[in-house]
Amino acid sequence: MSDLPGIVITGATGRMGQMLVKTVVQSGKARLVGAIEREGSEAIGQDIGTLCGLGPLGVLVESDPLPSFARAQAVIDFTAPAATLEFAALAAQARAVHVIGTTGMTEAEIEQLAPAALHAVIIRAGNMSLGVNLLTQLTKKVAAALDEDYDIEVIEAHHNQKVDAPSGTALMLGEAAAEGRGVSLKDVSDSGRDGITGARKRGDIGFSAIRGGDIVGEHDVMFAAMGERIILRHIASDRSVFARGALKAALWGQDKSPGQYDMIDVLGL
Ligand SMILES: NC(=O)C1=CN([C@@H]2O[C@H](COP(=O)(O)OP(=O)(O)OC[C@H]3O[C@@H](n4cnc5c(N)ncnc54)[C@H](OP(=O)(O)O)[C@@H]3O)[C@@H](O)[C@H]2O)C=CC1
Ligand SMILES: O=C(O)C1=N[C@H](C(=O)O)C[C@H](O)C1
Repeated sequence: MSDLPGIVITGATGRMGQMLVKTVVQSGKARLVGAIEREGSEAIGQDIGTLCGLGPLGVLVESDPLPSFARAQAVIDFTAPAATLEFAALAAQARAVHVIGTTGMTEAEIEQLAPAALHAVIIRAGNMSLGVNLLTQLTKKVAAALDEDYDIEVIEAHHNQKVDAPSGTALMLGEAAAEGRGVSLKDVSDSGRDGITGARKRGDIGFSAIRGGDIVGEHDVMFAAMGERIILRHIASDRSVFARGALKAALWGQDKSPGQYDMIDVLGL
C-alpha cells in the first residue's frame, strides 16, 4: 500500500467536492480514501469516481464519517457550517488534519472549533486560492497607506446557488482592510444597504454582493476618494484554484502541531 497521505472528502458530490476528488486523484501526492455525503443522499453506496466522471475508483460514498476519518490523514471539508462543526469533532477524534473551506460560519460557530483544535490541526480559510490570499496582503498594505478620505468598498459576485453573503472571501478582504487601518471590522462594517440609508459614514468598510448564473467568484476591493479610485481585483474562473489550495493545506498540515491555521500560514505569505 502507498504511503501517500489518505484524504477523505466531505460533501463529495457538491460543486467543490467533485473538484476536490479530481484534484486529489490526479495529484499523485495523496490517496483518496473516503467520500462522505449526508444520510439519505442518492450518492450513498455509489463509486465517487464514477459520479465525478473519472471512472470507478473503488471508493464508495458513505454517510458515516468516523470509519473513513479513522483511515485518513486529512479531511477536506467544503460543506455547510453545522456539518463542519460535526466533522471537526470527528476529525479531531481521528487525529486527522481538518481543512475547512466552508463559509458562512458565525463567530459563535468558529469559537466551537477550539476544542477540536486542541487535538488536531485545523486549517480554515474563506478562500484557499493563492491569488486571494496574496490580495489580502496587498489590501492590508494599501489600507495602511491611505487615510479615511479613501472609502473602502468590497464588491463580490458569485453563482446563483451561493447561500451566504458577504462571501467568506469578502470578509477576509474586509478584515485585511480593517487591520491595515488599525480598526476592528465589526465596528465599521456596512453590508446590506437598502432604502434611505443616509450618507456613507466616514471610515466604514462597505460590502455589496451580486448573485447570478455560474460566476465562480469575483472580488474587488475599491478605495474611492475625490478624483480617483484604486481597485484591487481577483477573478476565479475555475474552482480548481480552491481545490489545489486545499490539497496543499492538507499536505502542509501533516507535520504541524494541533492548533488553528489559515492559508497565510500554509503559503508562508
Ligand atoms: N474556502 C474556499 O476556497 C471556498 C469555499 N467554498 C465554500 O464551500 C462550501 C460548499 O460550496 P459548494 O461546493 O459550492 O456547495 P454545494 O452545495 O455544491 O456542496 C456542498 C456539499 O456538502 C454536502 N453537505 C451539506 N451538509 C452535509 C452533511 N451534514 N453531511 C454530509 N454532506 C453535507 C451537500 O449535500 P446536500 O446537497 O445534500 O446538502 C453538498 O453535496 C460553501 O460554504 C462555499 O462558500 C466554495 C468554494 C471555495
Ligand atoms: O460559494 C462559493 O462558490 C465560493 N465561496 C467562497 C467564498 O464565500 O468566498 C470562495 C469562492 O469565492 C467561491
